[in-house]
Amino acid sequence: MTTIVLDIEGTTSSTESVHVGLYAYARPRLGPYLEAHRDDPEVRAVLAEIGADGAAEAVKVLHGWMDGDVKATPLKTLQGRIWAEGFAAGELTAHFFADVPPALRAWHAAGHRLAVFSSGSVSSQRPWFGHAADGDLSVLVSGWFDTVNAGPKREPGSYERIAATLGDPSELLFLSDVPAELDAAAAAGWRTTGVRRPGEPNAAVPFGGHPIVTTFEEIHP
Ligand SMILES: CSCCC(=O)C(=O)COP(=O)(O)O
Ligand SMILES: [Mg+2]
Repeated sequence: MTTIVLDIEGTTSSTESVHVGLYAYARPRLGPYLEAHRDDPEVRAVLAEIGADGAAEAVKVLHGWMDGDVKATPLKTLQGRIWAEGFAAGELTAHFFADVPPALRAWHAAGHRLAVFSSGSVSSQRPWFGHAADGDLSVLVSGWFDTVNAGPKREPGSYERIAATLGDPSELLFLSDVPAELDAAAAAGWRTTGVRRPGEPNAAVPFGGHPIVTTFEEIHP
């Protein structure tokens, strides 16, 4: 049995769906959200982590991170909370490449375990998988990891922490569109496969010695 650990943006789902769909939804809501939740301990902690002087300055920092697609944990925490509300209100939909839902269902049915490791917070991962166009994929997933509970995606230590939960690293297969993430997973003893999807930002980058696929149909765990 293999545990297949999934990156989201560029791997299960298009970068456009995250940036145009989710980022555009969060952007105008960050300021009002900070104002409305100014007494919430997690929001206060996020503001302290950003180190900005007040909500307006924090929003400038957050928008700058979004412009550069910086996967900063305070941003991901706030985005995740806003997106979770958007999904609950029926205002957001998730995108998965067409090959993904059938592959996840087949792997799960064959007895493989599925987990997610994304820079997007767990609070956004769950509704994203829960709102696939053809049904709830979250029921197939038994492990959810982000930069808070595992750590940065380009550091081997994060994959070691995940393996401490999921088990033998040689039975963990990480799928990602980012070579540096695959390098970190391999350094922690994981199996890896690079996902090079035509039209995605990393479609032409070198993947070093990692096996490469263009769709999940080519993966046989
Ligand atoms: C639905 S999860 C939100 C996606 C996101 O915010 C993100 O940064 C995805 O990055 P990934 O690590 O999955 O490439
Ligand atoms: Mg990615």
